[in-house]
Amino acid sequence: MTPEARLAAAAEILDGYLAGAPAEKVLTNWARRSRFAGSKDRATVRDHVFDAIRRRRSAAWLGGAETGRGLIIGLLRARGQDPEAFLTGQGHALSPMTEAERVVPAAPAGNVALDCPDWLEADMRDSLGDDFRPVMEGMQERAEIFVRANLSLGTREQAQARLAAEDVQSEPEPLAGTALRLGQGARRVRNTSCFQEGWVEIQDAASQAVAEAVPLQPGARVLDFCAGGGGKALALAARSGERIFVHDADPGRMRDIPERAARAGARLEILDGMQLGRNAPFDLVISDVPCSGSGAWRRQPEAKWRLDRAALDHLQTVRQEILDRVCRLVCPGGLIAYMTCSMLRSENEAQVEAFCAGNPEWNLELCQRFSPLQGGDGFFLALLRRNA
Ligand SMILES: C[S@@+](CC[C@H](N)C(=O)[O-])C[C@H]1O[C@@H](n2cnc3c(N)ncnc32)[C@H](O)[C@@H]1O
Repeated sequence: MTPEARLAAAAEILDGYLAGAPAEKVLTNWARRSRFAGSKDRATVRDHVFDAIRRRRSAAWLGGAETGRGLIIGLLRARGQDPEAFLTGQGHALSPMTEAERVVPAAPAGNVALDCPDWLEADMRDSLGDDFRPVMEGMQERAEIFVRANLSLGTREQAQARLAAEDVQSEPEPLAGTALRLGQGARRVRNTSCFQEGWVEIQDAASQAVAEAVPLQPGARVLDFCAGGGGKALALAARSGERIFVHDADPGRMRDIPERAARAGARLEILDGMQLGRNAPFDLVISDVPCSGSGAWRRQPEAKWRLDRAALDHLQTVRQEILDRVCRLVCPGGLIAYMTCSMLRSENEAQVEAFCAGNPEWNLELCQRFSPLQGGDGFFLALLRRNA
C-alpha cells in the first residue's frame, strides 16, 4: 500500500470508530477484507488510527471536521505534514482537498490543544497541579513498549541479551528493576523464543514498579482479587516463587492466565466466588481495581473520550464495594494493596482515605503515585493495613 492509501484506510476505519464501534474491531474487520495489506501496512494504518484517536479533539479542530477524513487532515497538520501531498485522489488516496479544507485553522488552544475533555479539566488540574499540561501533552503521544524480565528464570541483563540475539533491542528502564524498554524490533517481541519461553512478559513499566513496591513476606498467602489477565499476579509470583491465588468477578478476563502462568513457570490458582471464603484469610490482597484508566490513555485512548461523570461516579461505588468485600478476606495485621491506573485523586487518595475513615481498624501505610512523566503509565498504589 502507498502512504496515501494507508491514510485513506485509516480515515475509513476512523469513520467506523466515530460511528460508535470499538476501533480495534473496525481495524480487525478492515484487515480481514484487505488481504492485500501486509504486516507493515496494517501496523502503519493502526498507528494512524490510534494517533488520531489520542488527538481526537485537536485533530478535528485542525482538520475542520470530526470525521475520519477530518481527523486524518488534522493529524497530518499536527505532525507538521502538508495534507495536500497525501490527499491526491490518485490510486487509493483520499480525494483532493476542497477549498474549505485548504484553509488552515488557527492553532487550537486550551482543552482542545491538550485533548482534554472539558468536564474533566478541573479534576485533572486538581489531581496533577503543575503537571497538568505536560501530562496531558504526553497523553497525545504513543506509549513506549516495556517488558518485564522474569527474574525467576534469569536476570534482566540475560533477558536483554536473549532479546538482542533475536533482533529486538531494549534498554533497562530505571522505574523498575525488572523493566526493559523496547526499541527496534519491539513489534516482533511476541514471536521471539525469549517471550514464548516465559523470559519476558509485556507489561508497562509503572505496572511493574507497583508490583515491585508491594511488600511480600516469605510464605504469605496472597490473593489477587481483580486479577484480569494476571499481570500483577504474574509479577508477584516471579518475585516470590510461591503460589498466588487469583480471582475476578468476570472469569472470562482470566482466560489467558493458565497459559501465561505455564509460560512463566508461575503457580497461579484461580478461585471462584465460593472458593474465596474457604481459602480466606489472606495476608495480602492485591486490589487492582476498575478505574477511569486515565493513567493509561496513551495505550487506550478511546477510554478518554468514552468516560463521563456518570461512569466515574459508578466506578467509585464499584471500588467501595470491592474494598468492603476484600477487607473481610484479610487476616489481622494483613494488607490490602490498592492499585489503579488512574491519575485522579478521587479514584486514588480520596477513595482510600474515605475507606479508612469508615473502617477504623484499617490504617493507610503508604500512598504512592507514578506519573506518566516518569516514562510508564500513570499509576497509584496505597497500602492499607488491618490492625493486628
Ligand atoms: C484494572 S483491571 C485488572 C488488571 C489486572 N490486575 C492486570 O494486572 O492485568 C480490573 C479488573 O477488576 C475486575 N472487577 C470488576 N469488578 C470486580 C469485583 N466486584 N470483584 C472482582 N473483580 C472485579 C474486572 O473484571 C477487571 O478484570
